[in-house]
Amino acid sequence: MSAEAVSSDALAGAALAPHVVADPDHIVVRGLHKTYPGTSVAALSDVELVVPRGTFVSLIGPSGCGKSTLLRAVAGLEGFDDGSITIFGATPEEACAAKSVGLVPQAPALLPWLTVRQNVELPHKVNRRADRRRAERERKHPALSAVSAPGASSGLDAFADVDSLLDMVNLTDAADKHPGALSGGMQQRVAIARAFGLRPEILLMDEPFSALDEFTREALRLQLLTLWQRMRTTVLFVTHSVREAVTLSDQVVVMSARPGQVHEVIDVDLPRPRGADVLLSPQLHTIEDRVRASLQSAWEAGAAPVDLVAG
Ligand SMILES: Nc1ncnc2c1ncn2[C@@H]1O[C@H](COP(=O)(O)OP(=O)(O)OP(=O)(O)O)[C@@H](O)[C@H]1O
Repeated sequence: MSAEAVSSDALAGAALAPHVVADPDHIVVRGLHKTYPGTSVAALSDVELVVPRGTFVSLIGPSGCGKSTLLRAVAGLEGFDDGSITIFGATPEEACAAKSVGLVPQAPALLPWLTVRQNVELPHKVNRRADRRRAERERKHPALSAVSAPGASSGLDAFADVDSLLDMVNLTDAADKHPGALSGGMQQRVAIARAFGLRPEILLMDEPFSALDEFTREALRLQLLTLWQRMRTTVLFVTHSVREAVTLSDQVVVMSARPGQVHEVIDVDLPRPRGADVLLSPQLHTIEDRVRASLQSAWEAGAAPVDLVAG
């Protein structure tokens, strides 16, 4: 999957089902079911989730509980069998078509022949060309304007310009280097700067730090916090790290497996910005313990061995 805003011209079938109420301020997932062909157990079953605009929400749970499937469904990249998803009142397909959805996958997927600066700038250049087509689509489908981020696509504002973005992720000195000359952590920072620079309305991050060592992860968490604090993009973040989920999030969604379901939603009631005082506070450790306990009961709930692939 690409790190750029998900692009799709697929508007076919974008109309909401009559029973779905468009909510302009939330991502709303209702009764989502998904069973992959050839499997006997649902990857997602009756998943309910409400994500308020401008919040940072982490999905955590045992391997195979459907975190990536849910993320891809929200991105409009994965179909589902039943239920509904609305993104600030629009369908995932509409949000994709409006380039309102950004994705940061595990691997940074940079273009090796471009410099760091050119990699971060590239989507803006591409989007400038797409803007005319997008304006035309929005005229035909007014619901799309409701999910377009202010300053989305080519509209760089005061702090979303490339220099500021590179500065926020500490890459100013590497701006003219090529990806091959960067460490894994630096490459992921380029991918994150590029994704935020597009000013998507929502950013979906699928274990973006999983390939990195703990020291680098810690540093990237702090940089992501700084970036998010300024951008306030709505983020759905998949992780296996309790520390990461609690440090970054307003809410941690604990999922259970077999079938994939939301087990518990835990509020992270910690002040922002999250400086050292917050990150070392006993309150943070208390919330981490709550998440760990919830993960344990989620694991026990889905622990029964089941053959996932029929036949
Ligand atoms: N393309 C596919 N075909 C068949 N089954 C699939 C497919 N993709 C995922 N699954 C199954 O769906 C379930 C959910 O997978 P998913 O990747 O969403 O889980 P996850 O929570 O993201 O896992 P992990 O933490 O290991 O990345 C798993 O049982 C997985 O085996």
